[in-house]
Amino acid sequence: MDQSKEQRILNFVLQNAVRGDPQSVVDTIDKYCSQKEWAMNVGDEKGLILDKILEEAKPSTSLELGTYCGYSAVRMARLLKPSARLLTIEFNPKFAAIAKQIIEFAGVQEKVKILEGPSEEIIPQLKKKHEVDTLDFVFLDHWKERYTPDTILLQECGLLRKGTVILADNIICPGAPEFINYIRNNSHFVCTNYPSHLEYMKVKDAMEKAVFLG
Ligand SMILES: O=C(NCCCOCn1ccc2cnccc21)c1cc(-c2ccc(F)cc2)cc(O)c1O
Ligand SMILES: [Mg+2]
Repeated sequence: MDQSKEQRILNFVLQNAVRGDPQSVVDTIDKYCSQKEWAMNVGDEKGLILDKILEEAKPSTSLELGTYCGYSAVRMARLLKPSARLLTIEFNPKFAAIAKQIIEFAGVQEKVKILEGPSEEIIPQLKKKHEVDTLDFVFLDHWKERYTPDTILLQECGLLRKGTVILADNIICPGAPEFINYIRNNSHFVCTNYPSHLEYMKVKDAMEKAVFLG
């Protein structure tokens, strides 16, 4: 059976990164995806924006929507304090299995929990089943048309608190126009745009930060 691109990424990490060194895992995936095969990781340029915003937020409890191969989960977990937790939702079981192995190889598995399934099913379970009180940081990187409904669902489930930081990837490419329209016209959020480029390409992209005001 032919290997998938995601399996090739995993193999390249296992053979070229340093076990237990999350930075080397991040750098190795970036090397593979910039030189061999493009893949939809947030990448190194937007990754630096993610790093800065995450370090400012110093979150105890973070949620990521869209694990894929685990690149941004490893990238975020490497910056979290030891007691902090990252929950990451992935609906594709093949991607979740790859991400699990990459997260374990990086040695950040104590901080990261992969939840398999659709976000609209899992978000309502976060409080009771996954013992979440409120979220300090949310990274939106899944289906772009789910950014708005899932932001509303997070609010309805009482998972946002005054100061929760939501960071959304791909505002320009592939684009999330209805999310931008929703969040920038919602007086409960203060928004900031971060122009950048699509991972590993010269194509323009951007990230949007939205801080919940309560
Ligand atoms: O599509 C993208 N990401 C989403 C994946 C599916 O996510 C599905 N998914 C993951 C959890 C989850 C939970 N519930 C429902 C759906 C759920 C995505 C796409 C591109 C891109 C840019 C240019 C191109 F020419 C082609 C692709 C770039 C990115 O950075 C992306 O993030
Ligand atoms: Mg993305």
